[in-house]
Amino acid sequence: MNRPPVDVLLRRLDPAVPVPSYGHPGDAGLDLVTTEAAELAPGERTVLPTGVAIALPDGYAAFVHPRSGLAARCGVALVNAPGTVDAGYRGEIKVTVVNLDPRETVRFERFDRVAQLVVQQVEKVSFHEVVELPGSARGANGFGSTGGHAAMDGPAGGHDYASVVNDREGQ
Ligand SMILES: O=c1ccn([C@H]2C[C@H](O)[C@@H](COP(=O)(O)OP(=O)(O)OP(=O)(O)O)O2)c(=O)[nH]1
Repeated sequence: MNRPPVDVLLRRLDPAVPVPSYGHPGDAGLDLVTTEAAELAPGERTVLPTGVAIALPDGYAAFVHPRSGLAARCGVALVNAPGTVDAGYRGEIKVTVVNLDPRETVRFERFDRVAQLVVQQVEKVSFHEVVELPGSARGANGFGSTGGHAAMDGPAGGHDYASVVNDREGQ
């Protein structure tokens, strides 16, 4: 089913900034660029301006997601991934990047693509407090209860590094 696009009001705070757009038909995220150049030493983080502000319809939110290319090639992550842009937020969308590469400095030029914005419908909940929650197959198990890491499963806690070997074997 081809749903029509959601109309979102957009204000350019930098007159030269491109309107965020999809790289390919079917992409979930719209590219966000930085309007300021920046240089990040290993371990350093900064908040980059994108030059755009939006007004989402009620019942929607936008999520600032990382870009896999930047992550894999340069070790750049978003500190708060995904960042949440509320429907009522009218300020500039900003991107909090961190250089996780242990050795290389990362440099961003003006209008480099630094993140992607995914717009989604979000539900409002109404909580109903109870004394006991209904039972389920998982119950309260979590945080690795199904095993999967050699470091957790090995004798006496295994190695002093984490491994995903057992996860791969399970596939
Ligand atoms: O990556 C992000 C995350 C948030 N925001 C903007 C939009 C969002 O609506 C607002 C507040 O974000 P959030 O609720 O995550 O921040 P907070 O630290 O909880 O601050 P506040 O007390 O203002 O809600 O900041 C961004 O521009 N980029």
